[in-house]
Amino acid sequence: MINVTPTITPSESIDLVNLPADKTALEIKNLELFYGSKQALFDVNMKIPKGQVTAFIGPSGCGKSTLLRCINRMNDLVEICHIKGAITLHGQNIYDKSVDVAALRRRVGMVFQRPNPFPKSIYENVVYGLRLQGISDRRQLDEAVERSLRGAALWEEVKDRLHENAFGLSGGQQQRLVIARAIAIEPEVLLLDEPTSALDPISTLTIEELINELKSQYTVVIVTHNMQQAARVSDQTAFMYMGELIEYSDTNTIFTKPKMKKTEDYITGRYG
Ligand SMILES: Nc1ncnc2c1ncn2[C@@H]1O[C@H](COP(=O)(O)OP(=O)(O)OP(=O)(O)O)[C@@H](O)[C@H]1O
Repeated sequence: MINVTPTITPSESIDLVNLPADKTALEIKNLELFYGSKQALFDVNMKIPKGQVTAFIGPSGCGKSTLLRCINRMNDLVEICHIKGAITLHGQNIYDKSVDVAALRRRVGMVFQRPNPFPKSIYENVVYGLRLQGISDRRQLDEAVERSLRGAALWEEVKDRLHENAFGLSGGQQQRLVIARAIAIEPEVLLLDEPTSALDPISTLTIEELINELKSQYTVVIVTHNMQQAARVSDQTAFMYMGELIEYSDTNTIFTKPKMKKTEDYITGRYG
């Protein structure tokens, strides 16, 4: 087994199969996904607990990002993609015809691998989503900027340069700014797609500590290539292989006593 030294105290083990509705943020039911005729996800079923960090791990091409993108319907943007099954967010099927996808994406924020601030000031980056909602009251925006930057552990570093261009920030600061932009509109769920893969080790550690703080307010789902990172930051871990969810359990169990041979082979570095 790999040497796991969590910097973060994991939550106690919970029964993910019988998770009660009031503790469930997301439920993925019989999810199948196709890119044209190629099937990329096979009958995925899982409940993602509220207020915790859930990691998706597995070798390259196993479908981690595809599954993550299903949670805020980013795959709608891929023309050849079609989906069967359901995902419920706090009980509501997000694939229901009545769902407003823009409203869904306000409830489910997303942060990508490479920091992608807009070519605007730090301040305007944070309030971007609020302005889209028609909010222009200066005091309300100022409050949101401070709250979000504090929430993203960036306030102290930028409070005296809020009106400077965001491109002047380091990569790690830019990624925290993007997280601030995502949390400014107070989503229920935050999706992080390899959020530290373009960052140096110190910035990575800062983001990992931030993820631990974010879960007090948000449900966090993270895709990571880095097993140590999954072990450090997540409460639950889902191991995927060739489009199937092979094993899903509390992180400690996955990394120290996995039930499935494929999981064990992966975490001990036999493939991936
Ligand atoms: N837009 C797309 N069009 C066609 N096929 C796609 C598309 N996006 C992903 N795929 C395919 O779906 C499968 C799963 O890809 P996905 O990116 O979800 O895997 P991953 O586990 O996140 O991989 P990685 O760790 O390398 O990012 C792969 O075979 C990939 O080639």
